[in-house]
Amino acid sequence: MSMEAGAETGGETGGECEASVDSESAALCSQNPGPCVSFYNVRYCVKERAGLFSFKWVEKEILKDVSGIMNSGMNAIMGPTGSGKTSLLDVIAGRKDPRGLKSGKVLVDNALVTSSLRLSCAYVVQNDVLMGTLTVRENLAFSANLRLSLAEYSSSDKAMKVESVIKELGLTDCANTKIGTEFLRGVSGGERKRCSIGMELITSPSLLFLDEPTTGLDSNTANAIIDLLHRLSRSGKTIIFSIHQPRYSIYRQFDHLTLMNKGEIIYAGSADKALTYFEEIGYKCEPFNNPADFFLDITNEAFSLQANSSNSDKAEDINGCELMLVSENALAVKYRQSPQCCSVIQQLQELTEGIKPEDKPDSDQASYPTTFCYQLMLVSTRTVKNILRNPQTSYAQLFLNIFFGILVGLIYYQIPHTLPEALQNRTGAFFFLTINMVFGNLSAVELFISERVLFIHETSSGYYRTSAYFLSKVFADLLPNRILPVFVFSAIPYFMMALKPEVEAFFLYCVTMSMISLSAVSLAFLVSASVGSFAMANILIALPFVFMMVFGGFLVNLNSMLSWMSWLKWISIFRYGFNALAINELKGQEFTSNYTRMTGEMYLDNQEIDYSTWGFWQNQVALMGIMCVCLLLAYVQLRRISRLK
Ligand SMILES: Nc1ncnc2c1ncn2[C@@H]1O[C@H](COP(=O)(O)OP(=O)(O)OP(=O)(O)O)[C@@H](O)[C@H]1O
Repeated sequence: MSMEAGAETGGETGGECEASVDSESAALCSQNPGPCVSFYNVRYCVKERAGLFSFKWVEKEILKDVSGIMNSGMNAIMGPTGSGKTSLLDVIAGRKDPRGLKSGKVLVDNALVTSSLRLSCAYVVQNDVLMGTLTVRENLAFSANLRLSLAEYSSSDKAMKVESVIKELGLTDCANTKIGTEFLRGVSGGERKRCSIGMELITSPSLLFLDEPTTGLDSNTANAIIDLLHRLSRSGKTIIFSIHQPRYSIYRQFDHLTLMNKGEIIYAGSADKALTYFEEIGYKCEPFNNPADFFLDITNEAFSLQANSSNSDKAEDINGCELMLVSENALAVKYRQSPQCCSVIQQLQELTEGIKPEDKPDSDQASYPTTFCYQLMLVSTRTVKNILRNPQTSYAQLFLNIFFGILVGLIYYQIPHTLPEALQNRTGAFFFLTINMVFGNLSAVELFISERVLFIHETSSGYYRTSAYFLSKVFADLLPNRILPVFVFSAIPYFMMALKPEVEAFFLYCVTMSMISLSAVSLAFLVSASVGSFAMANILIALPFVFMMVFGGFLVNLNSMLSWMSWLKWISIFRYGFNALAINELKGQEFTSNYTRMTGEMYLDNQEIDYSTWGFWQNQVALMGIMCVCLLLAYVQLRRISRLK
């Protein structure tokens, strides 16, 4: 946001500064102003099901024709719960689904908000989203490295920027402390919130949005956070935040107050003139009462008055402003009739003179400040660090594989070449190994679910491309959690079971086991990228695995199946894996009993398994195909995750 533009707006909206900002803020407007955010006639609706089992959707209006102007300084949006504070903040910040916006426009410095403009402002979400295994400094450095352009900032510039943010936010003492996870005690709630704000301040935004920055913090910490925001606002930033019920020491730091009730504005203007306004319309705040508590009380009182009032829906003309009162909200009606509202509407009319209702912002694609390879490197480094500092899953995976490897080896210990054990035990072992390989990878469903919120926040804030995140997660998970344990698991039983003692056979056996593992993992990734909860993911992954197992060719003879069902064998990881393992082991072997002699080929013929060279490799190709399709679909699903609320 350019300073020139801000200064220009300061000039154009000079009336607003006079009308609604106290003397300190007025000085601020003229010295070093942040951008001016204005919005007018904003109507926002969400769709809800008409009933629990209904297919009909009804529209619920959550913002009812709201308009306002917010200038440089501290702009608070207050109101009781469910009044629409967060919705208004999100609409202004462009974080809400634009399909719900039925009318109205949001302007920053008199211009419609574009994607790149939206990325240049900062948004701090209510529940801090930070990587818990990284320290405060590492988190800030991650933000700096990805969000500051390589062309403009050298590595030392970025490091200096991180240090200056740490100093500015008073995070020096905890800079090397980990943020903390559910299993790891980390920094305090206030430090966490300051770190979240720091992640955004790295880009030196002049416009900062915060969703309930004090929620969940004790009163002193909340005070410290608001002090910090107040200090930042004095350095020429427009700070817009929603807040529920602040104490007085917090309230008095607000420059501009927007009070919401039931999706409508009941007051917008200078925070220190709010009490006078309510006194004028008949609501007097008792001495020593906190204004914030008083405002919440009167919204509740207004509800009870409103229940008895029958004539609140009228059209009136006050001070030359035509107002259509379609509201049932008595305080909102009063506000619309007030000189404050008329003044805002007049200023908005001037500001939006050149803008037609059909005008849309340029649909420019916001560009990333860093390259794909650089993003891939940084996100992969973070993922590896996260795995190393939180290695429980990797250890569990490795130990489970060693345990099951030894167990399978003991169950099928030294399989003889005499019939019937030779064939029964070998085929049984291969099926058991395939089951272990597939179901042992169920933990892969957590890959994208556990970081879903972080991923949504970071991609919507322009940290990295979805592809960079996807590839970094896939590679960082595959090597330590899927490929290494597979080799351990494969090697142990191979020698214990006394399978074909040939290097080539062992190598092809390991390749097959890896392909089974990778295709099962890819299916788990697809499920993980498609749903948001573990419970749902577990159901969705167990179902195809069980079906694939039934159609694997071991539990049921596929040739005797109903023809309309038998096609399922073509998508069975179990069938391809089992066939490849059987061909690799049985081809070229001879098994005998007292009276008979049987070759491996005879058995494979009997099972209608093609044991030619292509017959073996077509199973690998099919497993590779399943893997590629699932990974591709997982990436598409990740791209489809909505970044909007
Ligand atoms: N996606 C949605 N679907 C259905 N209703 C919604 C949706 N988003 C918001 N609402 C409804 O809109 C109203 C305003 O919600 P919003 O979250 O903006 O309120 P709020 O003032 O921020 O509340 P709180 O202080 O409790 O967070 C609420 O009644 C809420 O239930």
